[in-house]
Parts: sequence; C-alpha cells; structure tokens
Amino acid sequence: MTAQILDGKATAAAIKTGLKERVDALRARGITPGLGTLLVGDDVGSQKYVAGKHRDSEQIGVRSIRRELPATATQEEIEAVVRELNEDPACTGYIVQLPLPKGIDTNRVLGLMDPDKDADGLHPTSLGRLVLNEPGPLPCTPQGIIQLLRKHDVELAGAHVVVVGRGITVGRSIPLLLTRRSENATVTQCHTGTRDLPALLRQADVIVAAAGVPHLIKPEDVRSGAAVLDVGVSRDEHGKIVGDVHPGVAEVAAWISPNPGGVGPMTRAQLLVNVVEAAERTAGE
Ligand SMILES: Nc1nc2c(c(=O)[nH]1)N[C@@H](CN(C=O)c1ccc(C(=O)N[C@@H](CCC(=O)O)C(=O)O)cc1)CN2
Repeated sequence: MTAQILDGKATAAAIKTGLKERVDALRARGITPGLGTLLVGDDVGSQKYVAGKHRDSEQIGVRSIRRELPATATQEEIEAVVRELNEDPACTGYIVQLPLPKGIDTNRVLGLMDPDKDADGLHPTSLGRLVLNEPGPLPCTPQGIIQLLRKHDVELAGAHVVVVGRGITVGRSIPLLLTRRSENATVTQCHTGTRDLPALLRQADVIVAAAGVPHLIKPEDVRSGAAVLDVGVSRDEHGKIVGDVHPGVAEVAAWISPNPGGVGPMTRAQLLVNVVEAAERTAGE
C-alpha cells in the first residue's frame, strides 16, 4: 500500500470531542439538544447507521429520540411521525433515514419536515440555502468528505474533483459545496450515462466514488497523486462492506479513505455538527 489513509474514525472522534464541549455549554444553560431519527423498515444497513448515530449522540450528551415504523407503513403513517417530530420540543433536529420503502413519496416526506429541524441538510429549503450561499445545515456526507480532506491537508483549491454518482445524499449536492469560494474546486459530475468514465477519472486530482457499484474505480483509472474517497456501500454474501473502489487503488493513489472507517464516521459527525448548530441558533448564539 502506498496511499496514505484518510482516517475518518480519528477525524470524527476529534470533531465529537469539540462538540461535547459545546453541548456541555448548552446544557449548563438548560438546553439539551435532541436528535430524532425516523427509521422505516428492516434494512440491516439502515438499522446499523441509525444505531451509530444514537451511539455518537449519547457520547456527547445529545438526547436520542427514536421512531421506528414497519416496512408496511403507509405514506400517511410516516407523515404523522414527521408531524410529531416537528412538534416535539425535545427534538431539536432530526433525520428520516433513507431510503424509504418502495412506493413511498420520499420528496413529499422530506418536504413536510420543519426546515429549522433538518439535521441532514436534505430539506428543499436547506438545499436552496446552499445554492443561494445562505447559512444552513449542510448535507452530511459531502461536508464530512470536505472536512476529512481538510484535516489531512489535501488541497481542494484549483483541484479537479471527479464525482461519480448522482444520488440525493452525496452526488447531487457535493458539487455545490466543492465549488463554493471557500473550497474553490472544479467539479466534473459523472453517472451511469457518462461516456468513457476512465478517461475522466484519469484527469482527477480527487475522486469521490458514490455510485454504489462494487470496485467500479480500478487502479488503472487513477493518477498516482490522486486522493480517492470511497462512499459506495454494497454488501457481499457475508454482509461485509464492498466499496466502489478496487483495493488495488491503494497501490496507486496518494490518499485513500478506508471503507469502513472513512466517510461513514464523518457523515455521522457532521450530523451532530448540524444538530448542535441548530440548538445554538435556537438558543440565540
Ligand atoms: N437520512 C439519511 N439517509 C442516508 C444517508 C444520509 O446522509 N442521511 N446516507 C447514507 C447512509 N448513512 C447515513 O445515514 C451512513 C452510512 C454509513 C455510516 C457508517 O458509519 N458506516 C460505518 C460502517 C458501518 C457498518 O459496519 O455497516 C463506516 O463506514 O465505518 C453511517 C451513516 C444513506 N442513507
């Protein structure tokens, strides 16, 4: 292995230490931030992610509010829980774990959330604020990736970032963050309709692989100085994570995020940043 590791676990732990101090300060003023989650169905991956979010919350003194519905839940039942979380004063920020079961109108559910309680940065108002350069919660995985690169001094200003994927949690929004003046990167967005993906990948200083296609990014597609972030989560027959990045890429790239242990913990840390910032805003700080 030649690549240096973009250590998401350690970086997330440092962020959580800083957040705990801010939560302690809020609690000393009688304000306890509360993270709500709505999990619908029995997807094992989603159950793990939600459990991890609550484990992190508890570590830093954020209250956990868990709502679960079966995979058979109707649109109306899901919307009723969203309304309940909107009204619950103990819940200062919340997320609806994605994906929702087939047949559910996800955009309608997200649109019903109180934008001031959006901990995921995926509410239409939050995405609009991002486009307009206004303050608001940032999408967790994209902002987690940027923090991970910053922490390891990987230069983004002037860099050519190739994003592979156009899903709502990462691919769609990360170009909006990367092209802000504060990051100043140039982005090429690729997807299943992209002609000659390897040719574009070979031009990249940074690759964000979020396609959900096991081992899509091959060693021969990566420049030797590149940083490669593996966001993809597929599972093999034993339930083990298989990322979008072929293991051989670690022999070529300058930087690589492990999977697990890279982008996942950063997603969870950024969620807590959003929850704490929302509680601070409410407290008038
Ligand atoms: N409402 C949302 N739903 C989903 C999001 C999101 O940002 N908001 N992103 C993904 C899943 N995701 C967040 O919920 C997520 C993925 C992975 C991890 C994580 O900590 N992974 C660990 C490994 C855990 C395991 O063993 O499976 C790691 O990478 O080390 C956290 C959150 C889709 N849904």
